[in-house]
Amino acid sequence: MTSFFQLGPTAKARKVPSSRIGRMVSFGSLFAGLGVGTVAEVTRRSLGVNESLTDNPFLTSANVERIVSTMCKVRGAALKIGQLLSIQDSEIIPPALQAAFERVRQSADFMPTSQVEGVLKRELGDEWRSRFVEFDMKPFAAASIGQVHWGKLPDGTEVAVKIQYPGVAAGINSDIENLVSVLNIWNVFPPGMFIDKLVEVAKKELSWEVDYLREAECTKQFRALLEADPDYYVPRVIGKLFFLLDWFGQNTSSNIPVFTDFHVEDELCTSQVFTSELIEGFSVDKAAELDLETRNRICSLIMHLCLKELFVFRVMQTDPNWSNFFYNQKTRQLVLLDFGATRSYSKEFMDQYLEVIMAAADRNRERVLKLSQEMGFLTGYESKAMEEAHVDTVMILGEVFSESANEFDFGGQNTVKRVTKYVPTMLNQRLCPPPEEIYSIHRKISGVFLLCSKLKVKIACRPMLMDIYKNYRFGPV
Ligand SMILES: Nc1ncnc2c1ncn2[C@@H]1O[C@H](COP(=O)(O)OP(=O)(O)OP(=O)(O)O)[C@@H](O)[C@H]1O
Repeated sequence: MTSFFQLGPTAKARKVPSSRIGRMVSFGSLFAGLGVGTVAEVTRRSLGVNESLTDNPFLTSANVERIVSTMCKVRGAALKIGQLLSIQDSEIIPPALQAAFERVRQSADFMPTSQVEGVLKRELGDEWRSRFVEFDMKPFAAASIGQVHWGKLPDGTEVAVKIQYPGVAAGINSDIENLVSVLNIWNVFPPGMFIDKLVEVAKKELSWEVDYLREAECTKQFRALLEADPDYYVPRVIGKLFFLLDWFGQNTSSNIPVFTDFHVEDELCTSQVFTSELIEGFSVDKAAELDLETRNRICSLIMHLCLKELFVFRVMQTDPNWSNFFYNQKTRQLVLLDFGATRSYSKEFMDQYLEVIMAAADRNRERVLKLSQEMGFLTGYESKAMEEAHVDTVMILGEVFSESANEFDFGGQNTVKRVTKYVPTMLNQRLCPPPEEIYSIHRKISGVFLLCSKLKVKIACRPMLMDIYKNYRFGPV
């Protein structure tokens, strides 16, 4: 069990401020502290003394400390935003800020025993302890909005019990708004960051993610979808939930079950406690040292799954955080965790999206342009520069699936960085926002591409896409 211990050495037990006032005080002190820090830095610079981490006077080491410390204190949404941003490339986010978010991720403190006990009593009842033969009160991993404990059930099953920090669900919107306005004041995010859109999407997804019952259902759904495939493993959820809830809302035209109500029989999963079978393996970001064959296998499995989620299941786990993908070297399986940000896509949308990807894979610029207009990426009245930038970025994504790519060398390319080059043009000259679905899709795809390039893999992506395309049925189901 100790091999699972992943909390950073600096993590310490600290009570999470669960009240609204407590959370506002944390942000209030950050605002005040940052203001002072920035003025001091500007002064130091004008005097010719430069100790800053980047060209942005806001990002001094002292300010970064304040951001890290405040985000560790309110955790929850702030930490989640950091995670969503930290998946981006350093071209988009200043390295100093990236490092700050990474530190928040590493050093999330954990709840003291008394607070854990309180949440478990409230969620599982006074007798919660009797459900386990063993339970470790110290967490072995930090989650973005909770912490994860090891336990053993009476039947011997080892489990991971994710316990949500109190107050996170209620404070999520204000936490995000507070953090983003703090960072926006100093223009930390370059225009190409799409921070407003990212925030909008983050809020929606976080409202799903704080509901651990929803996560339990989505995990079960993925377990069922991948059950017959020996390459993947989804842990068993400990809780007999009924598949009846309409969490996916818009999923009317898909063949995925639509849930319309729910009922919980076994309370080891509640809206703030999520219990699943303990999995074995290591998170894929630790795979960089492994041999190329294993790295290729890991990335092929992730890429193939991503395509299947889009075009076969039309349900996708949209958080490409690398710690959500584990690899079990014994079974050679990709183990999947964290279905909190799962969402579905309509058949109609995917019919069109698949055509765009195919057109790009076939290097057909005219068709990419035409389909993009039909899908609402472009209005048809854009400047030539905007049209070109849009088509160029789609074509870059399509390269991975083109015939000439053969085995695409992710280590030798910098797909995400090349796309980023076009972002400012698109942002300045864009006449309409892209379809709402695109934010989660492109976040996931760029997360997968980024992982492939970090692991320097060479994989044949075209056959995966062609196989899906060959079996795809266009039109209503
Ligand atoms: N069933 C499990 N078996 C082993 N470890 C687990 C299990 N579930 C979660 N963990 C550990 O806890 C960590 C956080 O869990 P999870 O990803 O579900 O939380 P989260 O809040 O959704 O976090 P994030 O958004 O950071 O991915 C995982 O990266 C993993 O290390």
